Amino acid sequence: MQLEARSISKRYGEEQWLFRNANAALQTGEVVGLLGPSGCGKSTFCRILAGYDSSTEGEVMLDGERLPSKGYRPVQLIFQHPERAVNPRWKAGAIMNEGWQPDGSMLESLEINPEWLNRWPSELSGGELQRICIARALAPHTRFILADEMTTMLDAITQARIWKTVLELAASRQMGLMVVSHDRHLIDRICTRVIDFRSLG
Ligand SMILES: Nc1ncnc2c1ncn2[C@@H]1O[C@H](COP(=O)(O)OP(=O)(O)OP(=O)(O)O)[C@@H](O)[C@H]1O
Repeated sequence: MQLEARSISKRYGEEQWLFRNANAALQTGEVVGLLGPSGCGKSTFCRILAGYDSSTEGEVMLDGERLPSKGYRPVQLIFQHPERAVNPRWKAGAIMNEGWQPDGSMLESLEINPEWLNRWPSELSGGELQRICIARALAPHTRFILADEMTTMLDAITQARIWKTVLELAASRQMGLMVVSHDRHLIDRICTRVIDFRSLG
């Protein structure tokens, strides 16, 4: 399966173009790093690829078709601010189980304490809530994960464990992964290909 950005351009309102004619293709089974300076538009590009934001020009195609507008999203975005990605009126368990029910071993490998599931998002730390969001995104129908500074808020040891779990699952299910990070060391260690965002246009 292929996720493709076809000549994507974005401009907010009447401001200058943020980027123009960005072309990129990500295959299932690939782990691709996306690098670029702060503010160049990487998060915006990911939101468009996942269907959370619209492009000003161009199209996102999943195996040649438009992204589905209803139902579970096959392209899941995990970004650095989990508190902005959840409904504050839902408890963590309801948030995590929105699309599927991760089993006990998945919770263990993501280091999720089952006690957290009965708490409100405001009663969890940023790193705890982020792991709930990661579990939510790993549903069996997910084909691509866009990880936008996904583990920035976790300590180094937890970060390494979470990446191990996500990478193993991505490999076993042949998901495609796009990793956005300023951590060049992380990108070099886990990615099979690296894209400089500024070279996409
Ligand atoms: N809703 C919005 N309205 C207007 N401008 C926006 C909006 N969202 C983002 N921007 C601007 O678009 C630019 C790109 O933001 P974006 O978050 O995509 O960059 P980024 O490359 O991911 O940055 P970073 O590496 O710092 O996370 C920034 O200058 C930001 O201020």
